Formats: sequence, C-alpha cells, structure tokens
Amino acid sequence: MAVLKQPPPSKKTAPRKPTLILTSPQMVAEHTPCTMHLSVLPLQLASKLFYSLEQSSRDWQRNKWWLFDRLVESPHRTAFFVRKTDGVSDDETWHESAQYWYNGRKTDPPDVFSSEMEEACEIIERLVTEEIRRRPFRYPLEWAGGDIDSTNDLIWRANVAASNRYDGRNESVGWHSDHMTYLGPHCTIAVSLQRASVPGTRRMFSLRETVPLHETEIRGAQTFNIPLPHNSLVIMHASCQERFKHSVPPQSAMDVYRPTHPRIPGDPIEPFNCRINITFRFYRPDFKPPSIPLCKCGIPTVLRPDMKNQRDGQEGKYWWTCFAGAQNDGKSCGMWKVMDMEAEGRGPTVGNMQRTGASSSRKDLQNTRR
Ligand SMILES: O=C(O)CCC(=O)C(=O)O
Ligand SMILES: [Fe+2]
Repeated sequence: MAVLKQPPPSKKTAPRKPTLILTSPQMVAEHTPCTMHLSVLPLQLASKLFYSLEQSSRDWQRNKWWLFDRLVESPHRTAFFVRKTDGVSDDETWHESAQYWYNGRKTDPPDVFSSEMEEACEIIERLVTEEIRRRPFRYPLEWAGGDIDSTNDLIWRANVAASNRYDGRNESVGWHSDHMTYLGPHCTIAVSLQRASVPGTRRMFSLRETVPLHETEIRGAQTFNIPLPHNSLVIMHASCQERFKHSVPPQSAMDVYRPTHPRIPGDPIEPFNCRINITFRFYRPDFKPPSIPLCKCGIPTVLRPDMKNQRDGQEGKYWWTCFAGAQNDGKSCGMWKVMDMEAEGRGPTVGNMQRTGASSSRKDLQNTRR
C-alpha cells in the first residue's frame, strides 16, 4: 500500500510588529538605513522650488504598466530630469534611462534641471557627502570613483532626478524598492520634499524591511512611518534598496500647504493640497545604458536585489531580469541571470579600492562591511 507522504510542516512566520512613527532624525537613524534632515534649503529657495515644480507638474504623466493581464496606471504623476551641468545630457546614451522611468515608454529627450533644482542639488550633494562620511561603514559594491580626491571633495553627486506629485490625500505610491539598473548596488538616493504641513496630518513616507527568509520565523516585519515636513530630506543610504521597501500611502486626513513666500511678490499666498518631491540620484558610469544586458525580448533588463536572502556580513546577489512585462502586454521572456560585477567589468567600487590598496590614503573608505 502506498504511504502518502505528509507535506513538510509549514514554516511559521513571526507576527508583524506594530507600526512605529519615527518623529525625529534620531529615531529614523536608529530604526532604518536612512537619515532625515530638516529645513534643508533656504526658505525662499524652498518656496521657489515648490512653485516651479507645481507649475511644471501640471503636465507630468501617470506611469502605466502591466500587472498580470491588466494595464494599470500609477496613482500619482511623475517626471524625470537629467542634469545639464554634469555633462550627462550631452551623452545621448543616458536618454535611454529616461525610458526606464516611464516603464519602457519612448520619451522625448528628458527635461534638464531647472535653476532652482540645480541650486537645491548643490546644497543636497554637500549634505549627502557629509552623511556618507559619517556612516560607520561602507559596502564593497558601492561606487568609489569620481570625485573623492578632487578639490570639491564630493563623494556623492546627483546626475539625474525623478519627481513625483501626489494630489490630495488619496494619491500614493505602493510598496517598492527602486530599480538598480543604472544606480548599481548599494546606492544612495536623496529624497527632497517640497511641501509644508502641520504636525498630525503630514503625508507619511513609509519604510518596511523585507525580513530575509532565514529569519522570518524569529522576527516579523515592522512598518516605520516618517511624517515629513516641507523642506525636509530623507537620504536612503546604501543597503536601503536591498533591505527595505518604501511607499507613500494614501491617508485619511491631510492639511493644506501655504508657502512662506507668494508666487509673485505682493500676491496673496495660495493654499495647496499636493505633495511634490524630488529624488536626486547618481546614475553610475559603470552602469551606463550600453552596458545593460538585453533579455530574449531584445529589451534592456532591469537590475534587482535578492531581497529575501540578504545575510549580515555577506555580499547579496543581484539579478538582471526581463523588464518587458511592464509594457509588452505584460508578456515577459522570463529571463534572469545573476549580475557579476567583475565579469561584467563594473567598478571601481569601494571594495576594489581596498583590495588594490588605493584606499590607504582614503580614510573614509577604510571601514567596509561585506
Ligand atoms: O514621493 C516619495 O517621497 C517617494 C517616491 C519614490 O519612492 C520614488 O520616486 O521612487
Ligand atoms: Fe522609490
């Protein structure tokens, strides 16, 4: 008589911990791989930046992609910019990266940073550089090229930006981690928020760790909500995209925003109910569009981290996967392959610098974590 095999006992997962609201920069740094910074830009620049984004965002698009067999539309509007002063917009190969932002849709050449964005970016780059220098360790796959020894001494530079506009309290962005196709592993992303509010009804920026599979029995995920005020900045530091997902959830109540300065001097100050952000990003030279592997559909793949198998002290895996499903009527060739930094000739990384001893004069690269 055939003995039916019992199914293996189902793995118990630890219950989720209650949501925690992180109200101070200290709390954000304690619970997440992010830092929060308040009153980042001079007040007048913050208002000018808000007005210029508010004006241009009236033409921004909603992203569209396929979810199984359904074409869905993002519940917010978005735009992508390249930085002219960085020479990025002169290099036509970067235009392809804009199509990624719009889920593979063909786009006109992307917009360039406005003068207000440029001014804000210069302030934010210095702040991000200081914060990276203060981090207790750096990851081996972080980018180590560029300006580290140059006179302006910036470790991190933004060469592109993406902006999102959420009208009212229902517009949102769901849980995701940002694609790493051009950012590379262990990237740093600076999210600058241009919208004020009063405590109690601020829009939340939410973070939730993806608990690795080998730990799901012992600890549950926890959601952290960060109520972000106008003119604040969240830096998602290296490892945030590998370990956490983030979202801007819809919420039941929200205040209106009154800028500190009128749009035109002497005019009354109008109230707004939108939240607009800019995410400043550094697209790595070693992840340029021509270097991105193509899938069997002939479309550049997308780079994703293996979030569920991150282990402390070990370098995680990253996969190049077919992206066609986002457009192509939701049809994907299913291709995925492991990214191999060395075989693909990528770098220089913080780890390369250490191995070749090039970091001996660079104290800030000394502490790395695998
Ligand atoms: O609007 C925000 O604060 C976050 C937007 C975001 O997650 C993104 O642009 O990838
Ligand atoms: Fe994101």
